[in-house]
Amino acid sequence: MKILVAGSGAMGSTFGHVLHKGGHDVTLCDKWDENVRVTNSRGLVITDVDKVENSPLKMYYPHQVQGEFDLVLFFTKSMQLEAMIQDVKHLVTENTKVLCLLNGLGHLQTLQKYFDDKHILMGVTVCTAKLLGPGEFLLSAHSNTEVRNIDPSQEAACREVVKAFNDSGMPMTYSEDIAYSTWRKACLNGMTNSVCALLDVNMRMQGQMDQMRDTVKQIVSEFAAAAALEGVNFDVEQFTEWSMQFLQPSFAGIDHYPSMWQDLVANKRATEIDYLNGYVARKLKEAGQWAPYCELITRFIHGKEKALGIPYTFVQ
Ligand SMILES: NC(=O)C1=CN([C@@H]2O[C@H](COP(=O)(O)OP(=O)(O)OC[C@H]3O[C@@H](n4cnc5c(N)ncnc54)[C@H](OP(=O)(O)O)[C@@H]3O)[C@@H](O)[C@H]2O)C=CC1
Ligand SMILES: CC(C)(CO)C(=O)C(=O)O
Repeated sequence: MKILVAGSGAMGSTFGHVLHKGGHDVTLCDKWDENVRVTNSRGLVITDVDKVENSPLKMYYPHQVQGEFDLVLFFTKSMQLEAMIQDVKHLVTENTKVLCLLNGLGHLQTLQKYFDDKHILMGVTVCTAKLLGPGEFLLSAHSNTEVRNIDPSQEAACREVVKAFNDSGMPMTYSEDIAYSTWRKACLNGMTNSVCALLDVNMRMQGQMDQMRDTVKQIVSEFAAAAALEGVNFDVEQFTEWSMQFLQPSFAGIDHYPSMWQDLVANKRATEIDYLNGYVARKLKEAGQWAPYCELITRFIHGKEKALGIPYTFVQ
């Protein structure tokens, strides 16, 4: 399969590397100058769980990419998705599928502004990866990714993508209900990414905190209220239980500092909060309801961004 990775940070580069090892023709692109420069001069270095590997893959700026692709895999941060779509949309031809594996809510609507549903595959992943520096990334676990086609007629094409990832050693399942999967993953991010970023802890440490299940349940219940407004219904107890398992030692990425911690604490960059807890607080406010935990968390994250002098654009 000919694959373009649009956004080659920790997740994009490591997925690209594994798919390349699986025999696919992978092109990486990114707009971060240092990343492109270091990858092309010194080479891309990927730690694939416990093995340090030198990847022969080169990295391009989006405007340099040419050719036709079977799959465009979007792996930017939420704030960069629309700009990246604008940069690569001309590469999406009749048979190209676009797959969005970003964390966060509202990305399908962004993709639908540019692509017909027959091109769009949506997904979520519980893989964990870390940016070690430009051109250097760690994939700490090959955990599961769920995907599904948006246009019902495209199931066979989506299942081909599922097969390609699985055959490359990147576990992928066909989601029975992608809106449900997306909200479930958003609950996980809403209860751990923001909390770990605020408290400067990893997921193992968060799991050891007193009354964490009660806190998680409160956050999940606010996500459930917002999801219901979009016609997605789920059981709060079940999603709380599902989310809590990622704070237990049985989760392969347990020592992982979530991507929002990496942005805010390690790299002093703007966070995806407005696409997670901020999205929920906003949706409920618009409906005349209140999400006290999500609203407070969002204010604190933006407060910390401001205190650190990080420029961000508040998403209305
Ligand atoms: N890391 C993880 O474990 C997981 C992440 N995700 C999700 O995957 C998506 C991608 O995340 P991830 O790969 O971790 O993100 P990264 O921060 O590793 O990279 C994303 C993009 O951010 C920019 N960037 C990163 N660091 C810098 C820097 N120091 N200076 C300038 N630009 C920089 C680059 O794009 P540009 O130059 O265009 O700004 C890069 O392509 C997100 O939606 C995330 O929530 C999902 C599951 C797990
Ligand atoms: C919570 C986690 C680790 C799950 O993969 C994640 O999505 C992230 O770090 O952003």
